[in-house]
Parts: sequence; C-alpha cells; structure tokens
Amino acid sequence: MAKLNFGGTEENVVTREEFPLSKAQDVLKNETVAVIGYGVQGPGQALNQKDNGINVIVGQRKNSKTWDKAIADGFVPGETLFEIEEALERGTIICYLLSDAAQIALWPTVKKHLTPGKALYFSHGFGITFNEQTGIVPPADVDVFLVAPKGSGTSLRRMFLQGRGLNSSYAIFQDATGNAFERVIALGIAVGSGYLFETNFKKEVYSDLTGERGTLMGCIQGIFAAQYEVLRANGHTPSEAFNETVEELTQSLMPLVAENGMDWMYANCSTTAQRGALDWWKKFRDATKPVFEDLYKSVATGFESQRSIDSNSQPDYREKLDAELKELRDSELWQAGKTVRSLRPENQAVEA
Ligand SMILES: NC(=O)C1=CN([C@@H]2O[C@H](COP(=O)(O)OP(=O)(O)OC[C@H]3O[C@@H](n4cnc5c(N)ncnc54)[C@H](O)[C@@H]3O)[C@@H](O)[C@H]2O)C=CC1
Ligand SMILES: CC(=O)[C@](C)(O)C(=O)O
Ligand SMILES: [Mg+2]
Ligand SMILES: [Mg+2]
Repeated sequence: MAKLNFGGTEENVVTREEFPLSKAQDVLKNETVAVIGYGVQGPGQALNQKDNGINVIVGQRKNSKTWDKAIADGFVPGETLFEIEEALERGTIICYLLSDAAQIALWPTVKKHLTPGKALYFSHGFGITFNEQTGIVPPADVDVFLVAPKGSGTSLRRMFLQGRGLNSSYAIFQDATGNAFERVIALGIAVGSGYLFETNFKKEVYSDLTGERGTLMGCIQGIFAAQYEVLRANGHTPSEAFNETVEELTQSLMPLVAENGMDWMYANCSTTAQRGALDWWKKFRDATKPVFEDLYKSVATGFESQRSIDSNSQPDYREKLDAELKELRDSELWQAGKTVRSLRPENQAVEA
C-alpha cells in the first residue's frame, strides 16, 4: 500500500502497479462474482470484470429490459445470466448493485444465501451505515466491504475501454475470512478502478451524499440557474446567458481546472477576470457555506437517506423522477443549451 501526501495529510492508496490485474485474477480465481442488478453500476462493473477475465455472472429479473440488455452485452442465460436467486446461490462474492432503496426489499432473499465465507460487496456505504432504516445487517461469518467508483458506471466503463481507470474508494466493514483485504482490492482492480482510496462505510456515504447534493450535482445546477436568471432579468439573450454560465465553463475553463488546478485556469484568463474572480470567490464561499453545513447535518441525521428510501420505494418513483428531469430539460436554460450544443462541430450532423 502506498502512502501518499495529500496537501499535508498522508493517506493509504492502492495502485494498479502494486496490485496488478494478474494478482487480482489470482485472488479471484476460485470465486464466482455475482453482480446483482444491471442498472448503471451493474453493467460497468460486470463488463469490466468479464473483460478482465474474472468469473462473473449477472443476476437479474427475467422479462425485464435490463435482462435483455445483459444479453445484448454478451451475458448468456443459463451460463452467465441468471434469475436473482440462482445468481445469489451460485455467487461466492455478491455484488449488491440494486438501487439503494431496492436493496431493502431484496435483503431477506440475499441474506438467506450468505453462507459462511461468502462476501457481500457494495458500491456505497448506504445500506450498512443507515441499517436502522434499511434493515441490512449481514451475518457475522461473511466478509463485507465496498468499492465505490467515484463517478457514474457509464464513465467507469468508458474509462476502462480507454485504458484509464476511474478512482474508487474502498472500505472493509467486516473481515470474517481474514482475506477481506485481498478480496476487496482484487475486486476494485477487476471492476476497473485506477486508484483505490481507503475509507470506511460511514465516511464514504456521508461524503458521497454531500457531494452529489452539493457541488457535483445539486449546487451546480442551483448556481447555474441563479446566474442565468439574473442575466436574463437584465436583458441578456438566452444564448449569451447560457454561454457565460455553462458552455464556457464545461468546454473551456473546467478542462483547465481538471488539468492543473484552479490557479492554472485563473492564470490562463485575463488579468481583468483574475482580479474579479479573486475578489468574489470568498463571497460565494461564505454565502453557500451555511447551506453546505445544513446539507451535511441533513445527511448525518439520516434525513437524506430516509427521503431517498421513501421516494425511491414508491411504485411510480421512476415516472415521478422522469417528470422532474423533464422539467429541468424543458427549462429555458437547458433548451438554450440544446441549441448551443448543436453548434459544436461533432454535433452538427446529429442534433438539429
Ligand atoms: N449510478 C452510479 O453510477 C453510481 C451508483 N453507486 C451505487 O451503486 C449501487 C447501484 O446503483 P445504480 O447502478 O445507480 O442502481 P440503479 O438505480 O441503476 O438500479 C440497479 C438495478 O436495480 C434493479 N431493481 C430496482 N428495483 C428492484 C427490485 N425491487 N428488485 C430487483 N431489482 C430491482 C433495476 O432493474 C436495475 O437493474 C447503489 O448502491 C448506488 O448508490 C455508486 C457510485 C455511482
Ligand atoms: C456518480 C456518483 O458517484 C454519485 C453521483 O454519487 C451517484 O450516482 O450516486
Ligand atoms: Mg452517490
Ligand atoms: Mg458518488
């Protein structure tokens, strides 16, 4: 395990150099990895493992769209694709990749198949950390760990195909066999992680829920909308407002941040822009920090997890989510974005 210095703090990180794929294949050679669920993470993790030569099977409900998708992706019914219970029976490592809310309903079935020595694998600390809400309490004689890719399952697969790995967190909740560490790292490498950062279940879920509600998804849409609305209210056209709020950020400036940090992006902008950004960033930090503090509390009290469970367990949750996504898509901001995107050379032929 490498110790790396992150801004003055040393942390444990496992790299592909010290734990190469050949070692992962060796650790997993007598295991059957059963991926239960084939939504977003399921396909990415199952396909990467398959391409990495791991003995992986998929468990999915027959007569569902995702069953057909698994077949289209190369999984074969009766050989590598099974009904959920059969996959649970065959698997020695159970990758529990149903949505966090759906994991609750299937848990009694999963538990039945967790015989001594098997391993229960998650990609989130949710089910275990909020076990008072989920009822997920594994038996003591199985390994329990997580590998949480820090990105969409879609990116996990894309980056694997490009020969790059996506960074993941890993954590061990229970080491019943004495082999939990080797097993979890081998899986982390097999599913396509680049680097594996050590954490625990609670820290993983608290930070993940904060991040997705915060800067990664919720906050970013909130500040886009706020700036766009102010520009529009002051007579700017939709295209101008969109370009100055989103397009320039994603196409020009964020790639520079990704490449070499915020000061590098600033350094590549005008001195006028630098002066303004340096004057204003702390105001935005101070204005939003109380909101982030509320958010973290809301995660830590279990309010956020309960809300996800309640809304995502309803029979019509998918329709309701789709309606909310449609509202976003139909907003002037993102409709303006659609036209702006259509002007990119790569989209000229496809988007009208
Ligand atoms: N979406 C992502 O890229 C990421 C997800 N995660 C975690 O990975 C896990 C899986 O998440 P996703 O792939 O987003 O899940 P998802 O929302 O795509 O659902 C996965 C599967 O669950 C199935 N399912 C839903 N209800 C079911 C039920 N009652 N019985 C049987 N199957 C049912 C769906 O058909 C689907 O195949 C979660 O713990 C999530 O927090 C972690 C990192 C990123
Ligand atoms: C993609 C990811 O890691 C998220 C945003 O946390 C999630 O999909 O839950
Ligand atoms: Mg998440
Ligand atoms: Mg995440």
